[in-house]
Amino acid sequence: MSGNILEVTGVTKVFGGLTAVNDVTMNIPERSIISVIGPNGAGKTTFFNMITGIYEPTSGSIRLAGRELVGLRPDQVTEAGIARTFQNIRLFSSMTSEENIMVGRHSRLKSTFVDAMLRTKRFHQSEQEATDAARIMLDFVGLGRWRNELATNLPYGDQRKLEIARALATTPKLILLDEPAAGMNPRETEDLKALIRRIRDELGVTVCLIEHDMRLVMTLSESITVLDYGSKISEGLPHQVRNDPRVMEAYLGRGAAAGEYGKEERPHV
Ligand SMILES: Nc1ncnc2c1ncn2[C@@H]1O[C@H](COP(=O)(O)OP(=O)(O)OP(=O)(O)O)[C@@H](O)[C@H]1O
Repeated sequence: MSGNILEVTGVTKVFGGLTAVNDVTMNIPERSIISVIGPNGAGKTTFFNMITGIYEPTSGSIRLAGRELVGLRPDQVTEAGIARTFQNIRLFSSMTSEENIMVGRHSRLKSTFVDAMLRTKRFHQSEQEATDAARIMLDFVGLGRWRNELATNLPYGDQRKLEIARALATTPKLILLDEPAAGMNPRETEDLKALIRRIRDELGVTVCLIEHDMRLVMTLSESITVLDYGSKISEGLPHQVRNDPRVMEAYLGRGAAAGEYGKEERPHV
């Protein structure tokens, strides 16, 4: 074993004439917290979409614990052990918090459609397991009291946590968070930071995030990979990346504020 949960090697995605991701290689060590950053349109979401099977890479390899993922459908990637959240909240607003999580656990249910129709013992067991798992995950993210509340009635920060709980309910090895702090106030962001640490420390799940909030990225990440125009331009510890002239140029060249990439003055990274 290499010690890497995910090994992305020479991955490229071309859309028509546009190379959105260009020959990117990146390894994610098991039980790490790492971030992918880069200016607007750098290819970050496309990168996540390839890892999760939404887009098939034009070329390259993506291995989870040694298993090739390229060619798998998104549900098969989930089954293999990768969960994700999206840039925009994607909850079922007419379902309760618990029901939203049970939908997320669908890929782990062992009962079949026939079981469901016939209301077999296996179906009831699966349902019970899903309910139990949903409750455990709701408690884990601190939303136990919102169990029977419609998702749409939850405060914004809690909706984001609910999405994370739904992803965790698929019992992933690796969770990809696409801009988890977007739209959060500073207190919610601090809560999120603590939650992400607990996901790694208590559940042993590896975390990879795309994030624009540089304060969060710099204080949380053990390693940062920087994309610009689809290519990897820098990688390393937060202080190395922060001081890398190529990274400064990528941001500052686009009229961003100098120095600290704080939240208030941050560029749309
Ligand atoms: N389905 C698609 N078809 C064509 N072009 C696409 C598609 N998806 C993304 N792109 C293009 O690929 C490039 C990278 O986009 P992507 O969304 O991956 O960047 P990003 O780094 O996530 O940006 P942001 O920070 O704004 O979310 C952009 O130029 C975008 O317009």
